[in-house]
Amino acid sequence: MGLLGISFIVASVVYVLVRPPSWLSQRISRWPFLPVAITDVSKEAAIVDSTAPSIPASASSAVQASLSPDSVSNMRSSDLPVIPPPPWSPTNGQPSTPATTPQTDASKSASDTAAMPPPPLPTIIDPPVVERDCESPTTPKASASKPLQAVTSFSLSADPPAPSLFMPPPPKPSPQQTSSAGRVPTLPMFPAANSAQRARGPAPNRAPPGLSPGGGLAPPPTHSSKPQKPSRKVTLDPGHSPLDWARISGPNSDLRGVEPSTPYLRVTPSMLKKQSGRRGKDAWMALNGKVYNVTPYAKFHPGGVPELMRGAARDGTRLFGEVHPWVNYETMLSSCLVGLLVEEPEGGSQASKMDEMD
Ligand code: HEM
Repeated sequence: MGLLGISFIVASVVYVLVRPPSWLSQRISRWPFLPVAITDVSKEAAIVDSTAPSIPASASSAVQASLSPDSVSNMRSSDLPVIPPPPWSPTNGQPSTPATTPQTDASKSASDTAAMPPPPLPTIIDPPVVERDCESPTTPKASASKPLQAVTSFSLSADPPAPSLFMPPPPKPSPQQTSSAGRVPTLPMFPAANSAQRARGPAPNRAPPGLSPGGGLAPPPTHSSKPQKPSRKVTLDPGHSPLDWARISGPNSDLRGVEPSTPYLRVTPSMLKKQSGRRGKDAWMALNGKVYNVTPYAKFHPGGVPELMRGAARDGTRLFGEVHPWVNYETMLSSCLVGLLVEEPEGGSQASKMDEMD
């Protein structure tokens, strides 16, 4: 244990002597009994390279003594030595460290250069070319490779391009080909001229070519459309429009022309024949077995009163159907319904004949 303590003290002393702190070196430099003051620079030079020529201790101590704080404080600016900047100094023009003199600086540089030669320049080694087929445990790195085939280049110069390895350009068309290329290509006829489609003739719903400007796509003529006829509608008096008739012939109105208490009549043909609209009597019309009093509707009939009276005092079913079978007469004449058309009784016709004789 004691030996360890002694060795630690010896090591500390040796360290202080080898690397004395700045305050200690200054004090040591002022000691008169020390012939040689060890400076940091000389020490470092000695440590770096013992074979390098060392600076004389006396000169170093003289320089150090001349630059001690006390001596520096007593000196004037003219007394200070002029220190040129070193040629290799990166801070050219900047004041250098005042702890060195030109002699010590030059010697230090020489000793440093001798002690530590400049490191060798790094050599650039090309990365190994990774083969595609090799099985590497790591991810293969991409590497630049020379193209196997020449890459075509385009230039605007008039010089003809270099021959390429790719497909040669197509040959220039001959004058004959040029003249035929200008024509519009023709497609084969469809259907073929000798096909069964053409043998059957044009489609039945297509007009023959030339008759229809739309290319034969016009719809075929149909027989269900209403034939074009000149309109026979008349100008109705004011207040006699279809809407006016709808308003006055509502479900609660009674336009039969008989007593309201009268039930629906059984109208025989002889009875119907007497209701012609003349002699002060209403005009009755039989339509599909029902007898209507059409006198109230006459001035509302779009075809006019005379046209309507063509079916008065008779069965007008066929006539009505010939003119306008689409008209909903049952709804329009519901308030005008008198009764049902029935056949003549057996003795009724003879009685009526006797009445005529009277
Ligand atoms: C049976 C005797 C009748 C004859 C001869 C007759 C005749 C006509 C005629 C010629 C027209 C004009 C058609 C046109 O050119 O547009 C017409 C229109 C009309 N008739 Fe009659 N008519 C008769 C009975 C009736 C009856 C009983 C009603 C109804 C209750 C009626 C209701 C109409 C209507 C609503 C129109 C207008 C049709 C439309 O706008 O398309 N007709 N009629």
